[in-house]
Amino acid sequence: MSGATLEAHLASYAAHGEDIAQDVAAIVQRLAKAALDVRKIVSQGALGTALGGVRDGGLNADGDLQKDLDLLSDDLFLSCLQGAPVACYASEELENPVLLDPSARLAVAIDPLDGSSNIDTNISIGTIFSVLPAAKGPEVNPSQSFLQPGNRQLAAGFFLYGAQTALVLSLGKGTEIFVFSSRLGCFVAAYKSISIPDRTSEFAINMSNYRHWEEAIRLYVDDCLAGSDGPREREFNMRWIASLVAETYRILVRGGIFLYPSDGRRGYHQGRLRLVYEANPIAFIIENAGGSATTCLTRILDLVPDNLHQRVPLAFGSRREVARVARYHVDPNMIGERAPLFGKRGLFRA
Ligand SMILES: O=P(O)(O)OC[C@H]1O[C@](O)(COP(=O)(O)O)[C@@H](O)[C@@H]1O
Ligand SMILES: [Mg+2]
Ligand SMILES: [Mg+2]
Repeated sequence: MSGATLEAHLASYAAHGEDIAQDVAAIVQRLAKAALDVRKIVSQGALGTALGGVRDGGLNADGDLQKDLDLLSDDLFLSCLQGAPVACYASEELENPVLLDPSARLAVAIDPLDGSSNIDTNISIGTIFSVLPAAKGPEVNPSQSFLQPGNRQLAAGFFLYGAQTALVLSLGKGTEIFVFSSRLGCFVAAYKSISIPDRTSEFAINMSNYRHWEEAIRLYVDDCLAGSDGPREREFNMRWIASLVAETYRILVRGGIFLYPSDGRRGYHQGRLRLVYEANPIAFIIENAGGSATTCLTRILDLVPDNLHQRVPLAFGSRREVARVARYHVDPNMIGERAPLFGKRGLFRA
């Protein structure tokens, strides 16, 4: 499908899908417009006056430091959805969802700026979004729309503000990557089809947390680090950008596995990433590209969230590798499979 514009892609989806597809398409189009405004400000970095993202603000609902740009992006996405077919809007930056049009059939959850600790360092950041059917009923409150499992998502995507400005989008059948063409002034499909290879030799994890992980994750990583001398019998490469969107983009383009597991630090018992507006949309995108996404053990998209800002351990990417991580949690043979040198002790604890 490479070469088609986002507009044409959305028009064909709206024409062939159910009648709600038109609403989904209208939302994606509005988000894409707002993302170009965010990109403009992001690209100015520290030159972007008082709103350049260099000053830190307060704390969000999850206790993370908010940057000016986190808040500004949130405002831009919320305003772009005024008048759109959206019943309610939830964001990392807002404690509670905002009610927009109660008669509309869709709900939008957003991480307005993902990877925002990277703003000042000029590393790729992005915006993640999830589109769900809005909960209906006389007693319904806006929060209920966001407490549905991710398998009910109708669409999910993210914008990447990097060397290229890109939109990764899944409308439920496949995952597409669009790159913004400054020549044409619109997003254009950049690849024929996205299909994550089953097998990989590249993992992404924040290694500085090694001592806080549970045994299963340490053993998995020990085995990757042991390379061709260990039970994997091949060399592994490692990446950590500390930007979920950038990491996901790389995995979509060339495979790999990403892990942000639970760990022993205070506040990290459920990992770092948020289920509703980070893990769920990423899992939807990844599964629609042939990969898988789990809590390191079970499927992300089957979880029923119990609150909007809930965190969740996350592993996603190449199917065989994600399945292998789960096996370290449940299969005692995974330890037996190792050469004696890599028995219980693990490389770092030898
Ligand atoms: O700094 P750490 O612990 O490595 O965490 C990095 C992770 O945190 C995040 O920045 C969290 O997202 P936010 O920036 O939206 O809070 C992810 O993009 C990234 O994968
Ligand atoms: Mg984020
Ligand atoms: Mg964020």
